[in-house]
Amino acid sequence: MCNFVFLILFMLEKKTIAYERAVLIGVITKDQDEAKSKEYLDELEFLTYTAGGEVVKRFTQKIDVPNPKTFIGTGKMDEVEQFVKSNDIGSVIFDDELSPSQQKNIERLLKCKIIDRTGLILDIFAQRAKTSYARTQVELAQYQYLLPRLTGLWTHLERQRGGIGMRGPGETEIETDRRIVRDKIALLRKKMVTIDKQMAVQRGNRGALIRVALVGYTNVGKSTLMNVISKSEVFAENKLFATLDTTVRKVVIGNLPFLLSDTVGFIRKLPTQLVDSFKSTLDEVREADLLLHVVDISHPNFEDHIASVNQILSEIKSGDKPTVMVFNKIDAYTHETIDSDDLVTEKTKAHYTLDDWKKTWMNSSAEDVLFISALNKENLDEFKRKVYTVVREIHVTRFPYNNFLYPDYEDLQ
Ligand SMILES: Nc1nc2c(ncn2[C@@H]2O[C@H](COP(=O)(O)OP(=O)(O)OP(=O)(O)O)[C@@H](O)[C@H]2O)c(=O)[nH]1
Ligand SMILES: [Mg+2]
Repeated sequence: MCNFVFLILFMLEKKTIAYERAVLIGVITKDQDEAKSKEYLDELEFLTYTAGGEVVKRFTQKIDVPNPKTFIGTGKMDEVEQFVKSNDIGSVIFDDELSPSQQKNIERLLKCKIIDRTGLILDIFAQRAKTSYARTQVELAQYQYLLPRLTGLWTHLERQRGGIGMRGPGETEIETDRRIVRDKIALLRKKMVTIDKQMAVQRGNRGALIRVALVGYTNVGKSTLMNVISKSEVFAENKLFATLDTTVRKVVIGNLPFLLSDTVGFIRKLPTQLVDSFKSTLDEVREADLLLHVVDISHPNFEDHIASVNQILSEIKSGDKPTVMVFNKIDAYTHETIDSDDLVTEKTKAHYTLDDWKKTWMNSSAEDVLFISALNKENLDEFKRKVYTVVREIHVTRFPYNNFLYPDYEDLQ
């Protein structure tokens, strides 16, 4: 095995990544106005922070078609280059996915680490994967991401060596590297098949209990809610992707037992490699009887988050499951106000109170809707009543002879 592959293996093994000083790059396009671009960069900054980096500066460019070679235009790239050189920048992080050749070209120009959104998310997953099961899933996704990028990286090294006379052997070595990575992918896939089978057996062993899954954007409070409801201790913190493994707990509301699972959070443009390799984790969602879609209503982009989650749910063929929308963090919800003598400012969603929101699509929504604070334990009784009622409905449809066992929630006490 040549040194280069060792280097890659080393990179994949490493658990902490020293980004430290980073620069972000985003674009403004026809479909992505300045405000949207800012929102996306805010999220990218949070991702960078989660990965252990500090954002020193953001660059944005108005561009409709990305430059095929360097993604952003030459002039903007010069600006970035100057800044990177004079400010000791370790990595430049792009909000969009770069092609392998763009990544290579930019790396040559800026001579620092170039990371795109997918790469950044993969790094966070790698840092956070605790169990060997989660690590296998992440490693598979990383190798899949790496495979098309091997040529570029190799050419880059070759250049450093001077290159003359290296072409023949160089190309052979690329092929060798590719084969090694492909073999590794094949091996990890096999390992995943075994794991998938084990997980399926485990899920099968859980018997006739109704399965409820907490789903939602990352950092919305799924694990916090799980802890409150099941009195278990699931790791929750104010960083993205705190949870990578699924935790399943038996929960009893009233006298009605069911299984509640807490699982990986979703994000806009979740790398497809991750959706594929997290199949087994996502199977928990796929096989659930009921979804509790948790939303952080205090986040200014919560409607976008809902759309991203719904898109991923339909990608994993779970878009039409019975769902309860759980709007969490009502304690942290704030809105702008318009003074009574202000006749100019138009009322927008930023001015909505919670009551205003309740009158919008949330009211007409076909699904059930709840407003809670998992942190302050507000409206948890309503949450329990709703979940009890919906789970009971599924239960008695499935096991009609058990009907008499479960009275109305109000009659339980
Ligand atoms: N203000 C407020 N904060 C909350 C509430 N619920 C959770 N949080 C906070 O939100 C952050 C994220 O909570 P988690 O429970 O880890 O969120 P998660 O959805 O499991 O996140 P991932 O596992 O990363 O997808 C933590 O800092 C929680 O303390 C709430 O009702 N109000
Ligand atoms: Mg969590």
